[in-house]
Amino acid sequence: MAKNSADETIKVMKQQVGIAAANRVSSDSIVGLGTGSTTAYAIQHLGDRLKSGDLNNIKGIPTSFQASVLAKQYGIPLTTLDEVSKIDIAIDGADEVDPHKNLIKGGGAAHTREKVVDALADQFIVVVDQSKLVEALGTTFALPVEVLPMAIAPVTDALKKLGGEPELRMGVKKDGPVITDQGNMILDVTFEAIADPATLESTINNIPGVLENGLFVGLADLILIGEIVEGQPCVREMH
Ligand SMILES: O=C[C@H](O)[C@H](O)[C@H](O)COP(=O)(O)O
Repeated sequence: MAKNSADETIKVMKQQVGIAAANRVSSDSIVGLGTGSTTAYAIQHLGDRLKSGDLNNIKGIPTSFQASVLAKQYGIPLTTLDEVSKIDIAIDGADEVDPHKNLIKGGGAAHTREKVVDALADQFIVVVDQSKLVEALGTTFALPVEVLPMAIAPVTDALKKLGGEPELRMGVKKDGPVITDQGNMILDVTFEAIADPATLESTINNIPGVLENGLFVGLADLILIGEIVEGQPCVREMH
């Protein structure tokens, strides 16, 4: 498939799942708004539903600066975790999804806030295109780890001792490292297939200086997968 046509196909799949997820949101609910190109379609469709009157009285909790900008652009009122004690539904993307619905997230460096919001939601829906499905986490995507800037050197050493190959994420159209919404840095850590995601998640988070890593284990309730079947875009559910 030519590159432009492949990009267009992925865009259509992302759009389909984003819309399907936004259609599952009910009026009078608090909605976690994830980060990334797939969730952006969900946020846009939530805004469309509010505008048309199909949906009323929702409030969003953004997981990033990007989500907050999009929510404002599409007319979704926002709130914070200081104002509300629970989240009804969260919609978020992922970089890898394994057959047990465990995830790697953080391709957009937003996984720390995403984990706070997604973990609090009564229902956490993940939106991905079919290219994100893997047999084992870590096989196609390096694991993002958010680190305090002053701890980059010791955390790098500790991650190497765990068998990883950490690389400082560098900015695009900006010299130097990516700085997260919280003012920290990201180490992208290549592991061979991750055999025990739950143990690795807590082991990494126990390294002093680590804020959060992108392993989301046992959090997702439903994965919506955008696929092309016989030339037609469709959405498959993984429960
Ligand atoms: O930090 C970013 C997030 O975890 C995203 O949800 C993830 O990277 C997937 O993004 P996209 O839908 O753009 O592939």
